[in-house]
Amino acid sequence: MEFQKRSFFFSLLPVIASILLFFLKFSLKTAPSGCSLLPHNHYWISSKRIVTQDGVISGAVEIKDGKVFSLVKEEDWHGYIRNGHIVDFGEAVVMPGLIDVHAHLDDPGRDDWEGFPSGTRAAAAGGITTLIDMPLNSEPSTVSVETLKLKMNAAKNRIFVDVGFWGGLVPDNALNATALEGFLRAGVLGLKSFMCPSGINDFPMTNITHIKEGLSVLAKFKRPLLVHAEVQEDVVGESVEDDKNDARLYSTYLKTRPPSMEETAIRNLLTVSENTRAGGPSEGAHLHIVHLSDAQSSLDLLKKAKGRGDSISIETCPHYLSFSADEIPDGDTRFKCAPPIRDADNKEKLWEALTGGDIDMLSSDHSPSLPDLKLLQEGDFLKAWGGISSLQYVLPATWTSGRKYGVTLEQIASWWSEKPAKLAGQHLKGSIAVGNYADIVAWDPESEFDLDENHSSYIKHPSISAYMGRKLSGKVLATFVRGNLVYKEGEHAPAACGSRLLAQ
Ligand SMILES: NC(=O)N[C@H]1NC(=O)NC1=O
Ligand SMILES: [Zn+2]
Ligand SMILES: [Zn+2]
Repeated sequence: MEFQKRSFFFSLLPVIASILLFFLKFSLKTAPSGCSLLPHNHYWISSKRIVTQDGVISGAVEIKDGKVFSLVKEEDWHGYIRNGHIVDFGEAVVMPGLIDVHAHLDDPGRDDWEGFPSGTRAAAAGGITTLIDMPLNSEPSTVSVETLKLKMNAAKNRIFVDVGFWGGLVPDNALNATALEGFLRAGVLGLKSFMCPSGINDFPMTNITHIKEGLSVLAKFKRPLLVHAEVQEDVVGESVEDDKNDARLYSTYLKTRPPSMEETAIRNLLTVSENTRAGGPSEGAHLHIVHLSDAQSSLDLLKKAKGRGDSISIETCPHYLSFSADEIPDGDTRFKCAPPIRDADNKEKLWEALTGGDIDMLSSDHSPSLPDLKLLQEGDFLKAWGGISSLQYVLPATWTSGRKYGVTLEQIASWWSEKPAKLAGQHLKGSIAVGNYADIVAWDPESEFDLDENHSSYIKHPSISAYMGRKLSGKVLATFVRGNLVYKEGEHAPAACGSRLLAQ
């Protein structure tokens, strides 16, 4: 009897095993690790419009173990893909994920302004797969090995896309080569400094001697110095501030930061940027001008310096390309930033410089604050926090204005991925190419949407964004970071599996 029972049990074993196996397989397929909304490690992304370094192709990208394994043109891929999993985006554009080299996520210390979780969720929803966090607006600022450790800890298991860190070049460390070298060895991707007050107490401005010394240390590491290039010149700001009635006018604010502030800063910078030329004392270092607004004298000077061989690159931001001073409503401090948004003619010139290749790349300069600091009730342009909130919207913002200028998909990929990857030293990012990380955005350039309170925004304070209330074209459908589907049509992967990027 006992024997019979046992043999009956053993005869059932294969059945039990196969049922268990079925459930195991099923649960593996339906419950991903949490890093990805897709339960595959090896799959294909197909589309009629894949932006590659050899132009836009129709075909498929093979993804394996988080990297691009192959690129197959449509005419070849039917025979090539037998029974793999295919994510088909049809006519939508498949492009390298955006790399935002200029974002303030304010974490640790001011995560009520933004924070790593909200900022990187917003990035994922906006097609940004990597962002490089600015050293200021967090508390403390990232200016030393110790403060970099605080950043690393704050980002641990809290980021949905990859995040790297710029370090601050400030008077405290600028003339201390040992401190700077230690900081760079700890992994900051480069340094950032201000030539005017930054608005943040523990991030004082640098003078040209600090910058020169910083460049000489950076040269050894072949990393860039990013500079906020504005200097305060005279008393214009103060005299305007006395006129309380005018503080609600954008033109009043504009007078406090004329193009000459950028021009003078750039003139000063060019006295030391010549050191970065081949054969110069700081060869290997690189000077990157952040958020250029003045498309006239400042740009002309930079063009000349580039022409004579200085290692210089220039970024501007979608807000300088989307808005002009004359259309900013009285009291609407959502538009306050530094340098300021200038007139319509300047905007045209910025587009010309960007499409002509004189401006190298784009960044968000996402610089939010608590909504109260924007003083939206008073509408005081002189006292409100300066900074545009835009992180999630930069791709549609660039496309919405850019399409009027005949911008191509390849240009978007160059400005938002390829050039930024180079600046940040990310050699396996910036293009959909075999061996690179599978950092990819799929988006529909033809799809329009109203950016209003019904739109799913993930930045912490959407109400202070200058883009709120606009109609934009270019809807992000899906975002992949290292092969993980981190965002798809309103849904994020449950786990925060972004990597913290340290320079080696
Ligand atoms: N501190 C800070 O983020 N400042 C930024 N805001 C802005 O409008 N320009 C900047 O440099
Ligand atoms: Zn700045
Ligand atoms: Zn900034």
